[in-house]
Amino acid sequence: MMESNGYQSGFGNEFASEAIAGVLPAGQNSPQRVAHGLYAEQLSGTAFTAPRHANRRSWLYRIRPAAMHQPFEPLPHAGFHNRFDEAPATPNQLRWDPWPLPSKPTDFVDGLVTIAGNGGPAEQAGCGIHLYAANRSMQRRYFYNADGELLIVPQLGRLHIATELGVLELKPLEIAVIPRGVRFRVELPDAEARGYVAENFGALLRLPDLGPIGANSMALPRDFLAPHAAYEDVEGDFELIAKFQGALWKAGINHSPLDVVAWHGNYAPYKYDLTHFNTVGSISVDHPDPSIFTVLTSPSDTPGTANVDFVIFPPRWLVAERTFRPPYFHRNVASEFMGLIEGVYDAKAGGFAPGGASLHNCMSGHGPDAATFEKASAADVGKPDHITGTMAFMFETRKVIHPTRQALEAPQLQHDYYQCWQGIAKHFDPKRA
Ligand SMILES: O=C(O)Cc1cc(O)ccc1O
Ligand SMILES: [Fe+2]
Repeated sequence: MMESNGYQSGFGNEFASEAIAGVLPAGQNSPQRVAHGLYAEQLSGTAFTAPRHANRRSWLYRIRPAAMHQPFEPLPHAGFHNRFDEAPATPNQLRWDPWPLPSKPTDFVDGLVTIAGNGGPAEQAGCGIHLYAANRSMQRRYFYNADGELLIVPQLGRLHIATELGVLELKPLEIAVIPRGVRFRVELPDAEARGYVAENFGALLRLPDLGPIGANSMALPRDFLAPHAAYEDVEGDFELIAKFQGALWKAGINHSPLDVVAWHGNYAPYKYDLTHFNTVGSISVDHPDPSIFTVLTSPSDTPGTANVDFVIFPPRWLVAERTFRPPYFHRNVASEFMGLIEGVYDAKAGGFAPGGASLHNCMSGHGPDAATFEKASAADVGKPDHITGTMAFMFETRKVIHPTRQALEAPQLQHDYYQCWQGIAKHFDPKRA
């Protein structure tokens, strides 16, 4: 397996990693006695009988089986849930200022707040859209999500994510995916951390097909990095938190569940550096549809119609001639939730700040604000334009995205967002060329 700075490289590869050499059994998965008195355990991320190309599972060789913990009991959490029916979904364009950083000690799980979503874990379709804002490491507690995989998009501060399968170090402009079921603890190397999370209830995220683009470009499989095995052999008084059917549960556990000494398989956490994205765009006329910026996609049962796409708007050259270069005015059958990691988004002159968010639901008209339209209409498109220092992204879903009550009632909601299009001038003149 190719190594890359302490990670194993490749998207969905059959990885193999040992923190102690010789633990992985040869020629079988479940020997009568595993080396060093470890337990063998399978973690299945797809149905046992999923077609081979889509089948994902890993074998874990661990100090104690995952079954060993006290009974779960409900753990109340006011902000993090999957109640997407609390408020009517709105056709209004919505935008939020950045979420505030916490003033009280708050870890990654405490600091999750659900902004919007669709579908749910019972349906096994749709996604939850959450923000996190934290100022301390998870202490003596571990978390797993039985409802879906978590796509984590840091906007501020680094995350040290210790998982059953090893450690992912993450910083803004990188993303991580923690598979459904994988137990982990988030530590904060910096004083504060903030970012976005998509909780995918549907088919596992995968690389999009490339079609006529060919065998390369967009996100390259070898840029996806999985951790090496790393284990904790620690006993004590710990808490295991599960997210199960939209709610949190907690159980006592007398040891660290991050006790996997070796593992092999293709179901593992991974990270990806968004600055590696090989952006493809127009070198003739007109702004292409943003599907060319898709990093990962969760397909639905309808070909070409994603459950959720993760799309980025990275730095790039704009060279298209005799054309309006920024994102066009449009209405979309899909629904678009956007966030901004850094810089300025090229469709908006102001109001969309790093750490903020916007939501444009099915068929709601949107596009450049008035200032952006006027500037781009008068721009010299005979020369290239370099878009730098920016990274916006979109969670685009086939189902309407329902904002939660707490998102609609938050002081961050910009009640005047619609105003950014009210200054659009009427230029129509039948006599004008
Ligand atoms: O609405 C948005 O800003 C996202 C978007 C960007 C783009 O370049 C084309 C279409 C689209 O929905
Ligand atoms: Fe859009």
